[in-house]
Order: sequence, then C-alpha cells, then structure tokens
Amino acid sequence: MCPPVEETPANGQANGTNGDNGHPGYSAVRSTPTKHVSPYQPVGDFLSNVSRFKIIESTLREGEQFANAYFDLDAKIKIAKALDEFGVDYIELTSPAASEQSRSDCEAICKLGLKAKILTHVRCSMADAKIAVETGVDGLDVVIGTSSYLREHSHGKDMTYIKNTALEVIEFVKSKGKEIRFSSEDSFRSDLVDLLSIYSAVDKVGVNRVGIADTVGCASPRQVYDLVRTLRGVVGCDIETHFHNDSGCAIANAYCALEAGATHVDTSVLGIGERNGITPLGGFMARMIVADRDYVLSKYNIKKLKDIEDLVADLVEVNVPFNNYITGFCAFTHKAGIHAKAILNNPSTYEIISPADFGMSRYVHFASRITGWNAIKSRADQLGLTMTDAEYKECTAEIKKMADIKKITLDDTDAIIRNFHHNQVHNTNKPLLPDLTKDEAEKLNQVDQKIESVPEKRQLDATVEADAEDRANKKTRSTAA
Ligand SMILES: CC(=O)SCCNC(=O)CCNC(=O)[C@H](O)C(C)(C)COP(=O)(O)OP(=O)(O)OC[C@H]1O[C@@H](n2cnc3c(N)ncnc32)[C@H](O)[C@@H]1OP(=O)(O)O
Ligand SMILES: O=C(O)CCC(=O)C(=O)O
Ligand SMILES: [Zn+2]
Repeated sequence: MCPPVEETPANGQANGTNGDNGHPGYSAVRSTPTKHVSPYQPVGDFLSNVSRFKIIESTLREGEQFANAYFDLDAKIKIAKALDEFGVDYIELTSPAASEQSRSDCEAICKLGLKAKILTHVRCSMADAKIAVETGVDGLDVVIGTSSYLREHSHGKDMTYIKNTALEVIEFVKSKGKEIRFSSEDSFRSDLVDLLSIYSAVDKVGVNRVGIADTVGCASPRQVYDLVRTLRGVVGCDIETHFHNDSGCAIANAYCALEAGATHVDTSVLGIGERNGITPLGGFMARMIVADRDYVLSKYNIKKLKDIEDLVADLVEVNVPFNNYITGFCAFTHKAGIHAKAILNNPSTYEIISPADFGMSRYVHFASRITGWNAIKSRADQLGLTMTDAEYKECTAEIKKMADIKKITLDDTDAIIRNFHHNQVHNTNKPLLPDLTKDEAEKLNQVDQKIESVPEKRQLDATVEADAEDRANKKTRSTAA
C-alpha cells in the first residue's frame, strides 16, 4: 500500500491545513492529486448557465428571516465584508421600510465600498421603492405574490393591479439610475399565463432581471427546469431564482434552474431563512465545483467558506450540522476499511470534491471494528512504527477484537498498535490495552478463547512467528556485520 502522497493542488496553494474539521479521533491524511474531471459534466446545452452563474447572497435579507437571527450593524458589517471577500456578486439587504435601524444599516453597508453590488429587497409599492432608492443601494429587488393564496390572503391585489404597480415602480427605479429586478412570490403555485404575461410586460419596459421564487419549497427540479426554460423563451433579461428547502430540493432546484437558463441564484450562509431556509451558499458551492471547478475557483474565494459559516453560526447561535456540505465534521472522513484503503491510494476513489480546494482536511477513521489493515498500516506509519504485512493484519485483528467489546478511541487504537509492535520487537507479552475494566477483560478473554479455536488464526500465528524469526535472524546478521 502506498503511503499518503502529498498533492500539488491545481491552484498552487498549500494543502488543506487551515480548515481543520476538528476530529479528536481520526488521522489527517494529506491531500492527494485530484484533477477533477467529473464524469457527470453539465449537459452541453446552449441554454445552460452552469458555467457562468452569479450569486445573490441573501444572508442579510432572507437570513434575517431565520428564527434565531438578530444582526446588529456590527454583525451585518462583518457578514457583508466576509461575503465580499468570498466574492459573491450581490449582497441583498432587508427592506429599509422594515424599520428605522434597517434603513440606516442599509445606508451604512452601502458606504463600505464593497466590490459586491448592494441590493435591497422591497415590496412592489411606490412607498417602499421611494425609501429604497435614497439609501445608496445599487439596485432594488422588488417582489409581489402572484399565487391565488397570496393574492387572496396576503396583499389582496389582482393581476391587473400587480402589473400596473410593477410597471410604475420599475419606471421610477430606472429613472433613479438603479438596477431593478421584478419577482413573483410563490411562482410555482401561480398561474402560468399570469406569470408569463407579467414577466413579458416588465421585460418590455427594461427590467434588469425577473425572479422566480419557490416560496413554499414545493417545486421539484423537473418543474423548475420546465418553468425556467419556458420563461427563457419569453424574456430577454436575466433570470434570478430563489428556492426554499422545505422538501429538500433547494440545491438541486438551483442547479436545474441554471441548466435551464437562469442566470442568478439566491443563497444564504448555512441556508438560513424563513422556516428551514433556502439554498445554502456552501452546499451550492459543493454542487457547482463538481460541475465546473475552474469557474468556481476563478470567481470565488472558497477557502473562506468555513470562516463565513462559523461567523454566521456563531451570530445566530447554532452549530454547523455534522453532515454539512464541505465543512461538516465528517464531510471528508472515510471510515470503512474498503474506503480507507482506496482513499489512501487515491482520494478520487471516494471523493468527488477535493477538501484542499476549500482549505479543509481529509481524515481516515481507523478506531473501529470496520477498519482494515491498510488503514492500520497507514496509522502505524504516522506513529513511526514499521511491521510486516502479516503483523499489521494480526494487529488489526486485535483492534477489531477490542472494538467488538467496547467503543474504542483513537488513543486506545494507538495504544494497541504501539504495544503490539513492542511485543513483536521485544518478544514480550504486554497487555495491548492495559486499562480495561474487569468486565471488559473477561469479555476479551472469552473472545480470545473462541478465536484460538479458529484454524485460520493458527495459520496466521505461524506466519507471524516465522516473520519474527526472520527479523531476529536479520538483526543478528546485521549486528555481527
Ligand atoms: C416571501 C418573502 O420572504 S418576502 C420578504 C418578506 N420580508 C419581510 O416581510 C421583512 C420586512 N417586513 C416588515 O418589516 C413589515 O412586514 C413591513 C414593514 C414590510 C410591513 O409592515 P406592516 O405595514 O406592519 O404590515 P404587515 O407586515 O402586518 O403586513 C404586510 C403588509 O404588506 C402588504 N404586502 C404584502 N406583500 C406585499 C407585496 N409584495 N407588495 C405590496 N404589498 C404587500 C400586505 O397587504 C400588508 O398590508 P396591509 O397593512 O395593508 O395589511
Ligand atoms: O424576492 C424573491 O424573489 C424571493 C422572495 C422570497 O424570499 C420568497 O419568495 O421566498
Ligand atoms: Zn425566501
């Protein structure tokens, strides 16, 4: 088995050491070469924007709608600066009509001089638009519900009113030299003819983008593809998309929207937002780096992802989930023996994303009954201990035996490897794990007795003894020389 090989990442930077996933019981393995040629390249379709999408980052708007979110100005500035360093194209802020503090925060963020364009998100009303254009934002994201649910039970306006107001607001915002997007809320439960008719009308008066929103998270990727593709044939302007995650499709829907010709995707850090939130920035990056690594690396500073997630998680007082895309504590941890062996030889066997791209580390978990001798050999290498293959196998069997009677830790496993090695080299019989409880020692004894009666075990013992003798002979010869 090859020892872990150090990778030279495509971007020429040092390997993943700064984004430690924080494992107490796993060995870090240096990244190995990964020229990411995905067998699942995006469909080579002239409509697809998978290789030229833009991100509208809405942690400071949709994210403020997350149940736990409370961002004071200092927090907003930290988040805005971090997102700007990451390289998002737009930062969307809460409506300045929401409160006096929201309005002054909006002005303050506009004055930071960030590279990202600053948008604010307002209702489709002249009153909101008039407040928004005075804040210094680059553009307005205007929204109004078009489904019958929202027309009847939210704002109570019909489609004619919506269209007329939309046209009035767009004309006003454009006259102020601002970018303007018009979006239908709850698009996937809206009448298709209503939708296409209003999008076509706003496109004709020069709106910069239209937006489709899956406000209740009901849409499937196929429905998204169909609607965006249809809309692509109706409007010439850009198409923004916004997906809630109630039924688990937010990332897949964003991807399908791009395949169908959408140009912009809304995200928030960790997906925070109303209810269970929207397309998460990190999960979206995970999807897109698999689709077009060069585009993602050329545009976004993805090594900042973990810092941004930690910042936001801290501010909204949540933990980053264990299975989070990229940064979850086990996102790059390989445990089963079969996986570990292959990963140690070549990480592409079981990884489609290189942790090093995100400044993260890969781990091989070897303290369990499902580990294998290749992983144990790799760990022994890290401990500076060398044995024969037969000894690694025997040592692995001891680890499995112990793991069958109790949940073993990294320290336990290291102790077994060290003591096993010591016994081989010095021909001693040290207990492999000295601090077993009486009960555990008794169980181990029973297991030992069972194993002794297995013929393969006797065979293995003979091999190990032969190895030891061979080594002893060699040692004698080299001492004599
Ligand atoms: C799907 C989304 O997430 S859209 C973004 C939602 N974001 C927010 O709501 C955050 C900011 N919101 C707020 O601070 C407040 O809701 C405000 C300032 C906008 C309005 O506050 P209030 O005047 O107290 O009204 P309230 O919040 O109770 O109800 C919403 C009002 O907006 C109207 N409304 C709702 N959607 C729209 C719309 N898209 N365009 C125009 N008016 C709308 C409703 O009819 C209702 O008006 P009413 O006072 O005549 O009943
Ligand atoms: O403005 C938009 O496009 C989306 C608004 C929103 O948050 C939603 O509909 O869920
Ligand atoms: Zn939303």
